[in-house]
Amino acid sequence: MPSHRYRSVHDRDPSPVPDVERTWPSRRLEAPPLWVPVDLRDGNQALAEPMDPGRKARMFDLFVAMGFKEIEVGYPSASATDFAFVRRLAGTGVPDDVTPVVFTPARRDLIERTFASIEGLPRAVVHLYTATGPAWRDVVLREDRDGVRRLILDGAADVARRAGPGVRFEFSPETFNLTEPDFALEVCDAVTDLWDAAPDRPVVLNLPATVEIATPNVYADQIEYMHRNVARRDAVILSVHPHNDRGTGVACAELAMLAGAQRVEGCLFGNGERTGNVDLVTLALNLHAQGVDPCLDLSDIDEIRRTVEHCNRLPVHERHPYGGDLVYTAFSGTHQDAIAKGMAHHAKRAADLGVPPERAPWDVPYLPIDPADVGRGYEAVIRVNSQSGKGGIAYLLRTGYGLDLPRRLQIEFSRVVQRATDGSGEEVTADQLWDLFRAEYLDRPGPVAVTGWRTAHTGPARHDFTGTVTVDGVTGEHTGTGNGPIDALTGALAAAGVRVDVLRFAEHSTGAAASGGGSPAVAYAECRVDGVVRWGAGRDTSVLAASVQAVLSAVNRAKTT
Ligand SMILES: CC(=O)SCCNC(=O)CCNC(=O)[C@H](O)C(C)(C)COP(=O)(O)OP(=O)(O)OC[C@H]1O[C@@H](n2cnc3c(N)ncnc32)[C@H](O)[C@@H]1OP(=O)(O)O
Ligand SMILES: CC(C)C(=O)C(=O)O
Repeated sequence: MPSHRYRSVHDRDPSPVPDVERTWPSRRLEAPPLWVPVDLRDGNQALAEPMDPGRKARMFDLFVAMGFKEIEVGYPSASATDFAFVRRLAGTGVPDDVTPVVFTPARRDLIERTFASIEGLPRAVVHLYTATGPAWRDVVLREDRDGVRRLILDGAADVARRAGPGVRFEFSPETFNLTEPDFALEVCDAVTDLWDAAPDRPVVLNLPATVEIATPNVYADQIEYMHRNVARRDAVILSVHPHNDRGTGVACAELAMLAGAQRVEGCLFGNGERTGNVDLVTLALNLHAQGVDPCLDLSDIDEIRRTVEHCNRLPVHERHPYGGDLVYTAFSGTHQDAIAKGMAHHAKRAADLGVPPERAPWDVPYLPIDPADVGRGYEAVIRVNSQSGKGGIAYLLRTGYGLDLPRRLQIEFSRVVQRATDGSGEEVTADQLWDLFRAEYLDRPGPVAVTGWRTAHTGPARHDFTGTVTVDGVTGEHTGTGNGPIDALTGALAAAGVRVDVLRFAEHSTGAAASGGGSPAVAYAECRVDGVVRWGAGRDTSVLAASVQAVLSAVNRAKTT
């Protein structure tokens, strides 16, 4: 790799890395920032097919429903669609607690157009931007520092001149993270001075990592430098706008909040230029997972995702934090085992505390948040394939079919499942597991059958079992006696020539989880049959019938596998 072509941000001249006595590493996040979705502007400008008015409106409505209070609605001077959308908002009105933000470069004609778009809106933020980094100054704008400062201040003056009541101001030194700290400070202070920022009419200073070029600690230092040194600090809302070129946009935003940022601009699920803007969903749910209310409604994440996918015409990846299809799913055996145990422990703890499970403290291994918090069910938390173990298989049969397999049966059945999945290499659903279980244990044909049976309680701890027993095609009526009906059944089988020891036995009701009418019981029996040990299972509305079937299932499996 020709890595020698690139320089560490620390070696750049001029350097964008400030000298700051940092305090952010020892802080913690305790409150959400002011969130500002920029999907309708920064996200939109990164789409092959920018949103039409219908998709824009749908996304705006989603933001309002989620509880965003400041929403960047477009770049009105960029296109007729963006302009028309802002006019439409001015016509229909926006909720009283929502402020639209419009974006403009520092060019008089485009500023004029921007103000024309917001006429009639009771509130708006006009967001002015100009790049300040050395390469942009030299190559793109072809101005020195003074020239760029002049460009910015001319634009800021145009904005101030046009602004009526209800208009607040935002300034972004685009490429802030590449700009010399003293120059960033100089232009920001000049702008807040020109706009006469005051605590009752604060100015947003938005400090973008336009192209992410350094580890997140560098960005945090840059933000802390501004936080500590910017003039009129109490009249400034310090905002960040991280992109994600290095894949650390979320980390940059979080460290920047520790360093003094009060406001975060980003996009839902991280759409945006190149590798995207910082993902607001991840940021908000990261706070939630640390016990901090993000003050956004993310309780139906799939609906949010569907809307975002529809508006952007881009899919959200299956592994996307919090919102991807697979992010609450474990395929691997030991994870499944831990989740199954954790879920059982969670249910018990909720019961002990006397609260519903969704209100009990969450501590389930491998699931950083309760999927129910974002409207996900528990069906998908465990999915079974060749990487899975007994725990996951047992979990699916328990949650899907009410079966509570004894541990040793779980081990035995998981081998059956492994054989099936190793053969196909494919996932096995709960329904397919149930079919496998039925075929292996419940509907198992074999050489031994007992029909027309009856039991009698003939004395204290004494039971008789009588039935027509068929073994390898030979049929006869046999009776056995024992201390219970199952013990008596083994006596009848012995009389027919089949020696059976019941080693372990368990039974339970399947409750409402079972399909069909009634509430069938399931019985499990581990038996030694002529020296071969196998499990069997039976299912019937009668506990005794289920028990007899379980023993016969073990017998037939022992004789055929
Ligand atoms: C980091 C960001 O996301 S910034 C936002 C980027 N978003 C967009 O560009 C989407 C919308 N943009 C557009 O529709 C168009 O670019 C317009 C309407 C704004 C301008 O269009 P045009 O006049 O055709 O200019 P063009 O698109 O080529 O932009 C380049 C010009 O803008 C200048 N420019 C760039 N940024 C700024 C700025 N913040 N303020 C003033 N001028 C700027 C460049 O120096 C260049 O000027 P030059 O032609 O004299 O060399
Ligand atoms: C100008 C700002 C807000 C921006 O979009 C960026 O730098 O990415």
